[in-house]
Amino acid sequence: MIFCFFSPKDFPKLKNDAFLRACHGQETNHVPVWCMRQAGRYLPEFREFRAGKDFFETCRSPAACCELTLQVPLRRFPFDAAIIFSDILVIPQAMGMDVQMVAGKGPTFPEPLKEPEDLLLLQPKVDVNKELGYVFKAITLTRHKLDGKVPLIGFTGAPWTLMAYMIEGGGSTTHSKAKRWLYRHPEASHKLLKMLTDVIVVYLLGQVAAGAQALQVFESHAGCLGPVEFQEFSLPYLRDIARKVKDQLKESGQDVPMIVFAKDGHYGLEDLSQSHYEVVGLDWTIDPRSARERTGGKVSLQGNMDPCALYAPKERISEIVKKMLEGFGTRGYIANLGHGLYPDMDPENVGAFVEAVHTHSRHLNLK
Ligand SMILES: O=C(O)CCc1c2[nH]c(c1CC(=O)O)Cc1[nH]c(c(CC(=O)O)c1CCC(=O)O)Cc1[nH]c(c(CC(=O)O)c1CCC(=O)O)Cc1[nH]c(c(CCC(=O)O)c1CC(=O)O)C2
Repeated sequence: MIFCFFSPKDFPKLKNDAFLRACHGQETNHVPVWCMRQAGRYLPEFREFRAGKDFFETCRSPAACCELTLQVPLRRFPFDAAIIFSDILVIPQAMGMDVQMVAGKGPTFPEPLKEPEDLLLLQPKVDVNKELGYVFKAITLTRHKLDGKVPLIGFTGAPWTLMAYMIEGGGSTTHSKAKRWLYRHPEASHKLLKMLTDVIVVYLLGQVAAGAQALQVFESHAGCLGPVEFQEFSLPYLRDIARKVKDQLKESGQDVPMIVFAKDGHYGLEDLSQSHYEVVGLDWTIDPRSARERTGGKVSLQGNMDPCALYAPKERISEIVKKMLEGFGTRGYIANLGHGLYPDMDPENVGAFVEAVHTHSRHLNLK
């Protein structure tokens, strides 16, 4: 098999370190940019490659993940980082749950968790290397194939977001089944969140050992929690993950920046900026200047153009980007959208977004 020839050693030298420098708040010539879901259905070559293949089968093929990850940064746009092609729902699968990607419906769990007793159905001790080794192989292969062009980001879902999927059994507008657990079964909720945290820590460390150069934690369902529930059921686990991953990495002398993205969690911005992450990712509901003020220069920021702004004409995209850059400033900043790209977006406008970030930030840096 193709990946057998690649080891997580002797990786090609990194040529563009703007993203990593920005994560650490260091100066860069231009503001680095990447997009959540940059390898995705908005690209005709992605749709062609994925046609007729099962989504999770694709995720389990290191060669396919490598191809999908590289299609974008290498061949289309001058993105400053690549993110490994995978999904947050590989963790519930590794814990023993069946998850299917149903066309037109999205992720579906045929047997979601219903009551606390169902926790007994989950694997009590997950062998992460065995269950998720395919992600590690994909990362190693992709890092080699990237040839040092840009850094490779690994990622995971955060405990609360994964818990919500495992109980809802799929997407939801209210998340009322999962929130019912928080109010009715707080102990079982903490038990599940702790189980997820333990797997996530080993999973992220495995991604770094395999070659990931930065890590993003997606708390995509922060928005359905209020500040009180966020403090109890999300934030402690986000902190735990960063602390444990960093402690382990420090022991082996490694420094890998971590990004926390709590979508719609603006009420938690101050806390998130003091949670051991180098970067806080923002959705588009936060004003750049107020995000800077509220995080007090403690972290780098990432985001946050409304993905729907990509429906605007290119000149308008350029204006929006310029304002966004002026608001955030060019230091300690990584440009991105406030959430992932939608399937009906025009790749040309994504190109215009990337170009606008590079051009305007170079000008602003000269001022
Ligand atoms: O309901 C939703 O909004 C998404 C649910 C959904 C997930 N995987 C999914 C789907 C179906 C779909 O996108 O249509 C299924 C999924 N995951 C992915 C794709 C590719 C695409 O969007 O076109 C797809 C579409 C399926 C297909 O190609 O057939 C890949 C994926 N998942 C993910 C990422 C990481 C990233 O966003 O950059 C990435 C991209 C990595 C890359 O660019 O290489 C992470 C992910 N998956 C998922 C979530 C939770 C989202 C939420 O619930 O708000 C999240 C985190 C997030 O986006 O906030 C779950």
